[in-house]
Amino acid sequence: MRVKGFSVRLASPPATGSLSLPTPAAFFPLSQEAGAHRASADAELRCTAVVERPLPGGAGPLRRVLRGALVLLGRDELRQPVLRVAGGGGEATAFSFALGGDTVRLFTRFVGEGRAAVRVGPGGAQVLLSDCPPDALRRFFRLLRLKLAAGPRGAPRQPRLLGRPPPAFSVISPLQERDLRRDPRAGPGQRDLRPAEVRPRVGREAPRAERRPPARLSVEQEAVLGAVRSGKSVFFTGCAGTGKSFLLKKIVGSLPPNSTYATASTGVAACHIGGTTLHAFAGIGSGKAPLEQCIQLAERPGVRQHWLACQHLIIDEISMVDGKFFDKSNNRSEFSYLILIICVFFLNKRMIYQAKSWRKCIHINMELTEVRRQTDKTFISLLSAVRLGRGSVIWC
Ligand SMILES: Nc1ncnc2c1ncn2[C@@H]1O[C@H](COP(=O)(O)OP(=O)(O)OP(=O)(O)O)[C@@H](O)[C@H]1O
Repeated sequence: MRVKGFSVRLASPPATGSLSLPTPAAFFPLSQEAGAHRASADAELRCTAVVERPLPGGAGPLRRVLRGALVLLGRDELRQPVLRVAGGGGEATAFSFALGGDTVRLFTRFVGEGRAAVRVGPGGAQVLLSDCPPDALRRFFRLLRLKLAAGPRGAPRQPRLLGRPPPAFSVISPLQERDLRRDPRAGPGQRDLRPAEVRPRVGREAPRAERRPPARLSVEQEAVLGAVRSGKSVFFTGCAGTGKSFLLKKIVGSLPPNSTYATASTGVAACHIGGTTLHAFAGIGSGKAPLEQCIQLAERPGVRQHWLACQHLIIDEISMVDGKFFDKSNNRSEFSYLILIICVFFLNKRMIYQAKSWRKCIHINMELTEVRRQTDKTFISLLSAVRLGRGSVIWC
């Protein structure tokens, strides 16, 4: 693909001769247990889970830490909601908690940081979830809250002669209209009403079930997110207003927080995505010192810890990063092990793209083309010219 004045190499040649985008269906691989339905993905989490169970006789609780655990929301054979936590990494350990009754408590204050907890019964067992992609965690707890509010689904299935016995565990169904109608947060007047009976809003605040659904990513944005999820290092660009920052926030929200570092070339750009500067993360100052000195700086305990913990490194507005700085950071091949997510507005040929390590680190280059913010064609082409460093612009 060729962006005006800047050649963009694709990691593998596209079949169609244009931008090679994976199909959206390939982006959200669901486990067999979760079923093929896209919405059921909300019932599944991958994170660190700590299971605490009180032991009889007043002894301290049994505590198990399961890293890379698979947490599933389902129903048992009596159609009661069940939380199942299975150990990751091939461990056979699995814990199941029936969530029937009023004694389930959800702790969601730190969902934005990828942490939440479920307590079953007063002084009962609890499951603490951490290092979870915040967006997935938010969807999981929304589903859990609404399914609990909706109560048990239907009567327990009667065993039928020669019929198959009901499964001991099946992944919970996606949210339906009736689940939303029973949402206690929807306000008393809104509960248990058919859609046609839902009364117009009187108060200032919209009931949650009625609020506008969250904005969906465009096909291009989905393609970038899908590439990141599939473990590729991605560079993406786009004209002003094509949703780069919007997409970056979605990417941050879809990755495990403990191993994801959001950075930008400047403090202002870093604030915009709730991150830090790339220089602060790398810990090698301006990067102008000789290589050996930079390595020593990066080996300092606080800095080294960042490098070791980081699996996804996001760099916004990379055009202002010096190519030599990029090469030095890459020298000890830490970048090669990282999944880099790099975003830029300016496509200035003299800058970062000349770095020797660029092609080694970046697997896929993509461009967002759909302008979301402005419709004025002259203004869009002016911004495009600025982006490509073309022509002279007179500001008045
Ligand atoms: N998929 C989407 N659905 C709805 N709104 C979107 C979507 N993508 C972007 N937007 C909206 O389009 C506007 C521009 O997005 P954003 O600021 O992320 O663009 P940008 O490419 O970062 O722009 P700039 O280069 O000027 O910083 C924002 O109001 C954003 O909320």
